Amino acid sequence: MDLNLDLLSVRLNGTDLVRELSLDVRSEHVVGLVGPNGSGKSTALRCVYRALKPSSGAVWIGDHDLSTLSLRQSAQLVAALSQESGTDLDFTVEEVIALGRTPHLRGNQPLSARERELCRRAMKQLDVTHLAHRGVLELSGGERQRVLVARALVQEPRVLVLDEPTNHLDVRHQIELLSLLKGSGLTVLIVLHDLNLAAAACDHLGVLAGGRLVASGTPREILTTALIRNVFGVDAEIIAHPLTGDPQLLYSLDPDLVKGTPS
Ligand SMILES: Nc1ncnc2c1ncn2[C@@H]1O[C@H](COP(=O)(O)OP(=O)(O)OP(=O)(O)O)[C@@H](O)[C@H]1O
Repeated sequence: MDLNLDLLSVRLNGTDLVRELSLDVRSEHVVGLVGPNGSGKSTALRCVYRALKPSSGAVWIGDHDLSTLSLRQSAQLVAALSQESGTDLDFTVEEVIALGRTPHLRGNQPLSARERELCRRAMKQLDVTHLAHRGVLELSGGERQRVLVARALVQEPRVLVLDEPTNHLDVRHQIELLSLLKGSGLTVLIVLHDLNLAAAACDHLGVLAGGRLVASGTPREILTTALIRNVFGVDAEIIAHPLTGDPQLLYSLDPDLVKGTPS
C-alpha cells in the first residue's frame, strides 16, 4: 500500500516546522528521511502516525486520506516506533508485544492461536524471545527498542514508520533490523541519522533542511559530497561499497585530510 505525503505543512506556535513536504513511499519500498537535527523529520513522521495534525496538506495511505479514518482504522494500517514510544507500565515483554494486536481486537477478546504465533515469530525476528518474561522497565535501551519494533510488527500494519529505530542498537542488531525491514514487504518510512545505514537500507531518500525537502532520490543520486557539505556542513569522502556499490561516507576528525590537503 502506498504512503503519500501531499504538501504537508506543520506550523506550531507561529513557527513553520514542516513546509509543503511532498514525498511518495511506494508500496513495499523503504524510504529514509534524513537531515540535520531540528530539520522537521520527527514532526513529519508524527503526522503519519497521527500524533500531530498537519496545518495543511494530507497524508494518504493508498486511497485513504488518513484524516478521514478513525484512529482504530489508522492503527490497523499504520504502526509506529516513535521517539516517544515506550511503556511506563511494568508489563512483561510478551505482554507488551501482545498489545500490538489491540487495534484488531474487540473488548477483552483473547489472542487467537494465529495471533500468539505471530507474537512468537516477532519475538524471534527481533531476538527478544529470551526476554519474554522479563519486565520491560528493567530492559536495556536496545532491548526495549527491539521489543517495541516487535510490537509494531505484531500490529500487522501495511505501513511502518520508525523514528531512529537503530539509535540504541549494537551493530549486529542494527543490521538485522534494517535487513528485516527491507525484506518485510511493508511500506516503510524511516528516520535515520546514520547515512551509511540509510544508503544500505533505503530504496529512496528524502533530505529535509529547515522543514523543507531539499533533495529526493536514490541514495546513489542523493549522497554526494556537495549535498553533505551543503546540508550537514560536513566534508566527507564518498566511496562505493566494494560488494554492494552503495555509497558509503567516510569522515575524518581532521577536515584538512578529507579535503585532500593533509597538513
Ligand atoms: N511543539 C513544538 N512547538 C514548537 N517547536 C517545536 C515543537 N516540536 C518541535 N519543535 C521544533 O521543531 C523543529 C523540528 O523538530 P523535529 O523534532 O521535527 O526535528 P528532527 O529533524 O526530528 O530533529 P532531530 O534530528 O534532532 O531528532 C525543532 O527546531 C524543534 O525544536
